[in-house]
Amino acid sequence: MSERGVGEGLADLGPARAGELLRLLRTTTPVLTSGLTLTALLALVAGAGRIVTPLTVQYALDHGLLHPHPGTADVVLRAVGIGAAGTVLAALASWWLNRRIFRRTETALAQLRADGVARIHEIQFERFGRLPSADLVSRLTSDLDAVTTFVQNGGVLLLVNAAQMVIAALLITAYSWQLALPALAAATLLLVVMRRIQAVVGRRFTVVRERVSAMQSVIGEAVTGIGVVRSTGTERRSRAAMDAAVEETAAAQRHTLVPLHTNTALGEVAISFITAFIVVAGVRWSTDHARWEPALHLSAGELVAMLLLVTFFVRPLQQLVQMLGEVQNAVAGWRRAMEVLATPSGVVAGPAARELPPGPIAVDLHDVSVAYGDNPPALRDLTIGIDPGEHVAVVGETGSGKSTFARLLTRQLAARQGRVLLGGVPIGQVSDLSFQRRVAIVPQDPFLFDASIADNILAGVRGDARALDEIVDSLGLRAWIETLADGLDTRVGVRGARLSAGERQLVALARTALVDPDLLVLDEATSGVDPATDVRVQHALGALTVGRTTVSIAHRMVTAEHADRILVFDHGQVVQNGPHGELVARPGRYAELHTVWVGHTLAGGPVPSPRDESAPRGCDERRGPTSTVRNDRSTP
Ligand SMILES: Nc1ncnc2c1ncn2[C@@H]1O[C@H](COP(=O)(O)OP(=O)(O)OP(=O)(O)O)[C@@H](O)[C@H]1O
Repeated sequence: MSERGVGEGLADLGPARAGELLRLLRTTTPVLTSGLTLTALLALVAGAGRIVTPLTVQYALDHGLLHPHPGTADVVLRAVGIGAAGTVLAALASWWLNRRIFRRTETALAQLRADGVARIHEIQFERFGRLPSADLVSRLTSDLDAVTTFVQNGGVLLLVNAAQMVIAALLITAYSWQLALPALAAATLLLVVMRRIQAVVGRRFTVVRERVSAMQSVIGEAVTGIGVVRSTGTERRSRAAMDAAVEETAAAQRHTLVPLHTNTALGEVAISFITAFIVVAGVRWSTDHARWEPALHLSAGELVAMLLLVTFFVRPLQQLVQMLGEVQNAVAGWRRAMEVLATPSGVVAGPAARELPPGPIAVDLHDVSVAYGDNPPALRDLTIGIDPGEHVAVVGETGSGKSTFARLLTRQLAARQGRVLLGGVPIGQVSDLSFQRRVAIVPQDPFLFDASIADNILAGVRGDARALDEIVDSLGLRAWIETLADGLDTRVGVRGARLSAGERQLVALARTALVDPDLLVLDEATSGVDPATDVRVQHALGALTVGRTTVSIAHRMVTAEHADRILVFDHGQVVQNGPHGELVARPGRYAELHTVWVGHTLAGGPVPSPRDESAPRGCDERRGPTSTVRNDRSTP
């Protein structure tokens, strides 16, 4: 198993050998591989039961019908009885096998889907950020559907037919090795060639599955982005992207046709040869033959049985040839789902994992740099200390690294260089459980489940109705809740679409309050908050920050003013560090931002960037941190 490039993030099972894939199959879906002996036995019985018919025909012909005698009726009756019993046995075994494999496959697929979702939740945030979510969804839905389709369309029969083919080959050999040899040689040659073609088909179906996933992604974007598409009049662009994705998928499907048709053509040639050879040579060598030809001493019954056995041998071969596409499609789908499970879990647990110390959490960064992929660092050489219980606001213009800093503290990104300590513990060593309970982020636009407000607040914690009421009251949300038709039972819609951005933040704040974290990272909403909701958000925020270390990504002056200390970010570095009163009185980036903010508040317009031409210019825009500003709490 290998890792794909930086852009991919998932394990790559493309180059994995069959042995490794089988081991994965055994460990991830034991239900599929357990009880293989019974499965094989059922396949054998089903295959053998069918093959009884040619044998009974031979018996009836040789011992009765072709040489009539007083016991002929009994012979025929016996043959019919055995033949019927074999057929019924084959039908029963086949039914049992079908049911068994179908149920097991569905159980295995359900397990794969559940484990896949669980693994997605465990994948490191950083790795996860590189994965298109539509691709992950299709790996656990349509890709695995290809396996169901294969099983429904006769995948099980393939197993019975394989057993039937082997038994038929053995019987043909037993009747006449001279006839069996060329026929088996042709079948073997076909299987060898098919194996080669199968590798090509497999690769091409992997591309098909990738294209299908990309197409779903484009369609998903066109549907979820309908508001933007309509308001910006970009329907044509959206449709062009969709047309391109559909065409690429169709092209990938077409690409599989050449090897598939080659395979079918070769299969037909080989199968026709085997059938014709056994029929013609069998009849000729048993009756009238040239001197150089082998003389077969087959009875009339044996000859008829041979001719019937040929059909039992070539029919499964034919099915195998025809099903190559579906087999490969199913394998490609299964492999893509397995890649999710084969991706390492990012969960920190076990004896090496450490707990955060009790109480508000101190944050210490030493020489930390962070980068996205191969891009230049988004944060550079940061050395910052935040005391337990301190409220620090982070300000800076767009792209200065504020959100990256928030992601770093909440383990959504890892440092490329330097050390990040929470409560003195290296952040990477903090157990997931401790992290979930003690560190929380309230993002700008929080994700809400399509459920009630109460369910959303209680998500992830075992809180009861009393705790919920306490939280609502302590954050001052009661008056707002009472304005809603169904109060706490009001459904919020998909991703909270029925609430305003500010209201979504209120729900997220209540959810976070219930978790009761000791390090709180708040990414303030930049827009969409009406004045009344804003007052509620500010009130709830004020209540929430008490007694915890808080880092607020501040987009508004008022948030920065309320903090104990302000970190001013510029080009991924902290260029100023101190309380509001001190920084605003000093020329520098913060004073610039403040002037712009105040101007905006008075004008009531959108906040211009300090880099705008209209913005006041108090210092060199491109300059890095000045020598007088150290990113250290000891020197604000
Ligand atoms: N997922 C990402 N992949 C690559 N580069 C990114 C990613 N996210 C942010 N960046 C880059 O990192 C730098 C810092 O971005 P960041 O989002 O931290 O800035 P910010 O100060 O939070 O901006 P804003 O105020 O607009 O939210 C920018 O140059 C940005 O383009």
